Amino acid sequence: MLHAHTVEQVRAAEADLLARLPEGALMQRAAAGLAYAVLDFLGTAYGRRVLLLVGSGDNGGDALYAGALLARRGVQVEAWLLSDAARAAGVDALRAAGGTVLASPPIGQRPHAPASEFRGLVPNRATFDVVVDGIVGIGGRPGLRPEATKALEMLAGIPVVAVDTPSGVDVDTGETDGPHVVADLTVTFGTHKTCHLVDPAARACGAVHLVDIGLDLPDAPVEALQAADVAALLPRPAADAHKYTRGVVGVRAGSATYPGAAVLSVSGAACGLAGMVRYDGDPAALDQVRAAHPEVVGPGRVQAWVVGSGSDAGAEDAVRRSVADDVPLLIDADALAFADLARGRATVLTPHAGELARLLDVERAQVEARMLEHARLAARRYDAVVLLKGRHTVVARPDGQVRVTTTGTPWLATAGAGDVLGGLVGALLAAGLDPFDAASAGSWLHGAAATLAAQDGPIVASDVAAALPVVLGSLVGT
Ligand SMILES: NC(=O)C1=CN([C@@H]2O[C@H](COP(=O)(O)OP(=O)(O)OC[C@H]3O[C@@H](n4cnc5c(N)ncnc54)[C@H](OP(=O)(O)O)[C@@H]3O)[C@@H](O)[C@H]2O)[C@@H](O)CC1
Ligand SMILES: Nc1ncnc2c1ncn2[C@@H]1O[C@H](COP(=O)(O)OP(=O)(O)O)[C@@H](O)[C@H]1O
Ligand SMILES: [K+]
Repeated sequence: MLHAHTVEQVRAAEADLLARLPEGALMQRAAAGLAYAVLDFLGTAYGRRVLLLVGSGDNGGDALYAGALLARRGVQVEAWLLSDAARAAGVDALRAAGGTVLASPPIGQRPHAPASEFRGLVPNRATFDVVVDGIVGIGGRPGLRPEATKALEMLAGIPVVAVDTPSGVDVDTGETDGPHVVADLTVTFGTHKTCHLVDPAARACGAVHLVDIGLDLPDAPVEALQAADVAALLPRPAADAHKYTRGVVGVRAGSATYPGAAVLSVSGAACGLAGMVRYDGDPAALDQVRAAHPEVVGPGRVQAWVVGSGSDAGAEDAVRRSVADDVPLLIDADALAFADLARGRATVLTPHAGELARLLDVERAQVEARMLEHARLAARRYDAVVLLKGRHTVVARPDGQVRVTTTGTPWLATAGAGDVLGGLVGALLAAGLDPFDAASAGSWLHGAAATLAAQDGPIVASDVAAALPVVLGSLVGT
């Protein structure tokens, strides 16, 4: 499991460790990890040129000490101090190692002057191989001051390695309300933070590299399943299993207008994780479902219902009939409007941002800008697990616990992909996983299958379902 802790949790763990270590030892651990990550990024030390952007706190301190290590390895390191309060001992260490400190452009006095007026103060800008963002880390307020904004404008186009977090993002929410760094690589310390997982901030991190510094941390409120976690959650048939003990998943999806949604939803449900799939949706889609999936049977008892993908006008009736059975329920698409009817049941809601916006009566842009807040709000309000779809899908439990999906590919943004996901999560519910595990593991598998399917080029939703057996096969053996 990958964990993302809050700033408060990191601060407390840091204080515990600091009390047990010699002064400066923790920052040296962080700086060493950072320096090696930058070297890795550069490929080689000699002839490389690195610019450090240094703010007033320990984030800038990390950059300076890492800069000193890089300078000793033969990298040409220059530091631009964005604050008069930059860590003096770090500046001395950098100078002692052969690094240099650039004269700070007087941006602070003329914050509205165009960046071009300060360009002369950063000689041979274009020859920097990397900019190290040590402006702010977990102590930063969201947004950037004009000095930092201008510096980044002047250095646009040069790869950026962010120290701990891309400066300017909101570390604990993953929101990006103001100007912020967009990094190619983020090197973080001790544990991940929410901004490394939750969009839009996660998009600004680039690749994320974690450096262990020995923090002793409590449970994290935000986490991300890894392959081994999903493998451990996957249901496996007992030796004496029969199809009913493995769980039966029922699908009420599709309509005369959208028969394909029934086929796709069933294709996710028929991934092999449940013992049987029943189709009890619009008869208009029945022939297509049967042709695509001869193993699917008709109405009867189930251990979980999947309701709503492409259900059109039949959505309300499908929810009412499903709620009448006291089994877990997945509610998608048109059926989300009737999610109230399932309150108090083991329920997974699977909205995309537009659907969640409608449910909460807010703008779609608000949901996209604050995914964590809105997924948690809906989970609390509906007393259900809410799976908010996106590049990094957010799965929230009513108590606020969150899992973020980090598998997937932008090729997955294709019509019907959500229908496959609904069926897949339904199969996991029928097999006995609790709604939070079913939703988060299903989302992980869905992303992994899409990535596999897209190896050879563009995909459509049925390719995702077709790739599921290979992904599952690679996990069940582990
Ligand atoms: N915790 C750990 O386990 C470890 C932590 N470590 C490192 O310490 C980092 C945290 O350091 P930190 O606490 O000194 O805060 P940090 O983020 O450098 O700067 C905050 C200062 O910046 C300012 N400022 C605020 N907002 C701003 C803005 N938008 N734009 C510009 N400036 C802004 C504000 O000061 P002001 O200028 O307002 O006086 C504020 O006080 C952490 O991310 C990691 O890198 C590692 O060394 C070892 C293990
Ligand atoms: N940029 C992206 N990168 C990766 N996955 C994405 C991206 N955009 C959307 N997705 C995923 O694609 C799927 C789209 O589902 P959905 O919006 O319900 O489409 P549909 O209703 O057509 O089935 C979801 O699983 C979502 O998480
Ligand atoms: K930073």
